[in-house]
Amino acid sequence: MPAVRFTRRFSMAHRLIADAGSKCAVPHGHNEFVTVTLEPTAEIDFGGANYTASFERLKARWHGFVDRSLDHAFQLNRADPLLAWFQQHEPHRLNQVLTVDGDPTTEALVIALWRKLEAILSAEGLPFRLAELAIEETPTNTVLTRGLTAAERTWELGAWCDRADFSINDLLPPETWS
Ligand SMILES: Nc1nc2c(c(=O)[nH]1)N=C([C@H](O)[C@H](O)COP(=O)(O)OP(=O)(O)OP(=O)(O)O)CN2
Repeated sequence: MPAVRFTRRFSMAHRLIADAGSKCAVPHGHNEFVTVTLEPTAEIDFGGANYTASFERLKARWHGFVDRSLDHAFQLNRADPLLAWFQQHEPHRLNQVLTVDGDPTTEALVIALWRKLEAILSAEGLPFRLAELAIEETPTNTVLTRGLTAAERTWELGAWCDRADFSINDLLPPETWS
């Protein structure tokens, strides 16, 4: 069955602190692209609309999440001391701080976004399965996956990534998630 593929652009900043000597330990940003490939699990409406779901319906919540939550978010290791700085001095910006267990590498984000999009597909009742998710971090670096291992699925990366809402961390109360 024909698959569909969507790309969305977002800007982000992060820093990687596990290797203290890395140039990436200093906050820096990228303009990234996230591309997802969705395969229908139901036939198209032959002779009618001739699709399983419209592009608009398929993209609405996912691209809403990318635009509202991912774009211009600062991605941090949840053990990063910069997080305490934001909590103390600029708590009103915590909705723009994405946190993960360990460093916010592109690999971690690919796994987190796979889980988020699966949650969205399920919550929206969309008859599609996620076949591939790729993040182009820079014009020369792309990370992608075509599925998650059991360890990647159960990794306590952040409860936010298994919810079909707009949250990107587990620091804020439920009333801010939608
Ligand atoms: N496995 C990973 N390694 C690195 C990641 C990552 O997400 N996963 N991220 C970074 C940094 O974000 C860094 O900004 C990108 O590093 P680099 O490849 O050096 O980027 P360049 O644009 O300079 O790449 P060139 O192709 O050499 O121009 C580091 N490592």
